[in-house]
Amino acid sequence: MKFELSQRFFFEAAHTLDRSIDREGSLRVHGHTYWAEISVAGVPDPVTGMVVDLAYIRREIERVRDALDHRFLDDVDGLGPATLEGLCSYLWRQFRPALPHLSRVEVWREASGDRCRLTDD
Ligand SMILES: Nc1nc2c(c(=O)[nH]1)N=C([C@H](O)[C@H](O)COP(=O)(O)OP(=O)(O)OP(=O)(O)O)CN2
Ligand SMILES: [Zn+2]
Repeated sequence: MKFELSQRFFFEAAHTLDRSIDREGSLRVHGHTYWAEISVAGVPDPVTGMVVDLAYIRREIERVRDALDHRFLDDVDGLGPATLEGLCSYLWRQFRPALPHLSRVEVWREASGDRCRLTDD
């Protein structure tokens, strides 16, 4: 049996985006509230009863959130184009070294209903 643990957080950030449709508005600096959820999957350790202590996940979230919250995403090192896809990849790379059980990263914008999910399969 496999268990999946998740934690959710949000950040407010600005960006621009060069795209082939609705280009003008996207090229202007604008902001979004982004929600993100990261998940780890595995089998609980028989001694601790945990796949991973949620406090480790919380600690990593604080670190990564600090790099994104109230930032201009175009300037964030290692992010590239600040799309939902780009943010999922970025979060995966940021969390994976400390959370080897990482199984899923989701980023979405509640206001518009846009969502992207990255999994390890
Ligand atoms: N595949 C993707 N497509 C788009 C992404 C994305 O992350 N992945 N992101 C955007 C934008 O960031 C954009 O601001 C949203 O644009 P749009 O859908 O055109 O929505 P509106 O400009 O009408 O409203 P917002 O207030 O900007 O949400 C576009 N495409
Ligand atoms: Zn946008």
